[in-house]
Amino acid sequence: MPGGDMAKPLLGRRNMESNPDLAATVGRTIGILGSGDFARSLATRLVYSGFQVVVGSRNPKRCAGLFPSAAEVTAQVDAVKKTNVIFVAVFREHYSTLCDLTDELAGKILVDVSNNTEINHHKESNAEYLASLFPACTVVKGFNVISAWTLQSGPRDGNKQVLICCDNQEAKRTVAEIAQVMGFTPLDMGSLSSACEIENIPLRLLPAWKIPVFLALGLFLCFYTYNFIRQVLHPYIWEQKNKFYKIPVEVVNSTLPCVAYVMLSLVYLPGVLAASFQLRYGTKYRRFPDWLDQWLQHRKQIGLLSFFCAALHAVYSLCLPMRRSHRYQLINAAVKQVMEKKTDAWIEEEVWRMEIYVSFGIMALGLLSLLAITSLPSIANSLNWREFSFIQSTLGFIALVVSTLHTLTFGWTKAFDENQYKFYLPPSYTLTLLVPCTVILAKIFFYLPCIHQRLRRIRNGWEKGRHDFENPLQQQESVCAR
Ligand SMILES: Cc1cc2nc3c(=O)[nH]c(=O)nc-3n(C[C@H](O)[C@H](O)[C@H](O)COP(=O)(O)OP(=O)(O)OC[C@H]3O[C@@H](n4cnc5c(N)ncnc54)[C@H](O)[C@@H]3O)c2cc1C
Ligand SMILES: NC(=O)C1=CN([C@@H]2O[C@H](COP(=O)(O)OP(=O)(O)OC[C@H]3O[C@@H](n4cnc5c(N)ncnc54)[C@H](OP(=O)(O)O)[C@@H]3O)[C@@H](O)[C@H]2O)C=CC1
Ligand code: HEM
Ligand SMILES: [Cu+2]
Ligand SMILES: [Fe+3]
Repeated sequence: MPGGDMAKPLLGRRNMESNPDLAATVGRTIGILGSGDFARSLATRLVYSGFQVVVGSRNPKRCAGLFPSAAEVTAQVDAVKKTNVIFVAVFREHYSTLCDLTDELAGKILVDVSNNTEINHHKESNAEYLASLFPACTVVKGFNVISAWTLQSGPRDGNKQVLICCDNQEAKRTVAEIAQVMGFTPLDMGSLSSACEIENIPLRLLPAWKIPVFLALGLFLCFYTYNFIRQVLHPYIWEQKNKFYKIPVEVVNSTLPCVAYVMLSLVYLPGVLAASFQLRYGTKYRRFPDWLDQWLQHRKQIGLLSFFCAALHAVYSLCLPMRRSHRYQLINAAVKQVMEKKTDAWIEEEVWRMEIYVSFGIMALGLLSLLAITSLPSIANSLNWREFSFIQSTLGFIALVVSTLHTLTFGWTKAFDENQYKFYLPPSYTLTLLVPCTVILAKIFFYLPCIHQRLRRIRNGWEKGRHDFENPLQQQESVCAR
């Protein structure tokens, strides 16, 4: 067992000073039934947190060596007799084999840590099933959201919350205290009927990411089709030119930045909408509509996906000149130039435009990287609210503005060039500009002194029609705000 991390003092120590109840919990004997991965990690963590541990196994001799030496490994019956709190680290399928222990278990607290393999696989939750097998015991559901790995390496950056539910308050508090001494944060989820919900949590695959990922894929598909029609299909149909080589790199590299850019603007659009709602209703105490609430909560994921697409776009862009197709095009252009007896193909405006848009692109990506880094929990935790919101809100918005400059200098006058319209479809960059420009204009609008003041007062708790006129300055402001 790796001792290095485990030997470090845990959060538990600090908790104990502030909560004398916890000091009584330490030193208790805790039982574990089962000797598998979870049982081993749990035993180790408990031992290092100062508990006495007794493990009950069907075959104690075989597995004693796998546990820390401070843990006692004995037969199931003996282990159960020695303690009042028993973690059942056994799969649901084998719960019924514990029925031999019914008499010894009577009156004790059983902690059900089990998970299922599918959402709602069984009619009743595992914990309720265990409770029905041992009606004389108090069953507490908990710890299933913690992996054996997290138990081993200590609750540092990962998920520190332990969701607990039980019908008996006393038993629930006991298990919550154990979790706290181990350095976890217990979260009361109510009665045992919540067990089903708790058991489903570890089975959900990145729930917060579902909508943002579908959004990104949807945008990608739309823009890809659009770019494909313009860059490949149009030359094929109108000029019989084979441009299918553009499918893997060029079309993708026109699509990714569009997705990144639109997604970035969708991160800042809900903030603008929220502000409009607050201005409209003159209060911050009115709930936003559900869709806006959801949207506000998914901004982090939308932003990170935007960053991901932008980073890919940057790598694709760097690779553009090293492709064979690009080399052939250069040579062909050179030959054509010789035939036409032109000596200099330099166009000053084009040169400057590209220098500038590439530079803006790099700056935007740099800012987005900063946002992405600060969204790592360990870094976010080391920043105070002000710092985090400055980076996320202010620098993120600046990234949106710089991206807009990047896109505008890239597109330049293409929007006004008839030759750029394929099947009457404008260049894709013109489509992407719509939402970001709306967001930027709205933000500028909200920074007009009058609007800004009113918004700030609303966010400080002021409400329309419920303010006092004792402060003449405030009165003046509210007149202005109208
Ligand atoms: C790469 C990347 C990573 C991201 N990572 C994260 C992340 O880790 N976590 C995250 O939450 N978001 C993340 N985001 C999303 C986004 O950066 C944030 O949601 C950002 O705070 C949105 O800024 P905003 O100005 O639109 O909205 P907000 O900051 O919500 O608010 C708009 C304005 O209102 C003010 N305001 C809001 N509420 C109040 C209030 N109650 N009282 C007073 N003033 C208020 C704010 O100061 C701000 O000026 C990420 C985005 C990107 C692109
Ligand atoms: N691994 C993990 O990361 C997590 C696991 N869990 C839950 O913890 C429980 C145990 O998981 P895990 O440790 O990974 O599983 P393992 O298969 O590694 O261990 C299961 C243990 O159950 C014991 N057991 C008792 N009765 C029986 C029986 N009749 N048949 C077979 N085994 C029996 C065995 O110990 P012995 O032979 O000594 O009696 C065995 O070591 C499960 O309910 C799981 O859902 C929850 C969260 C995370
Ligand atoms: C290192 C960073 C970046 C570099 C080197 C870069 C480079 C480029 C290049 C070379 C193009 C032209 C592609 C082509 O010829 O088809 C382009 C287009 C574009 N870039 Fe970037 N870029 C960077 C970052 C970004 C970022 C962060 C965004 C926005 C989030 C962005 C958004 C766009 C958009 C919207 C287009 C127009 C795409 C089109 O309509 O075809 N770029 N960029
Ligand atoms: Cu269930
Ligand atoms: Fe099953």
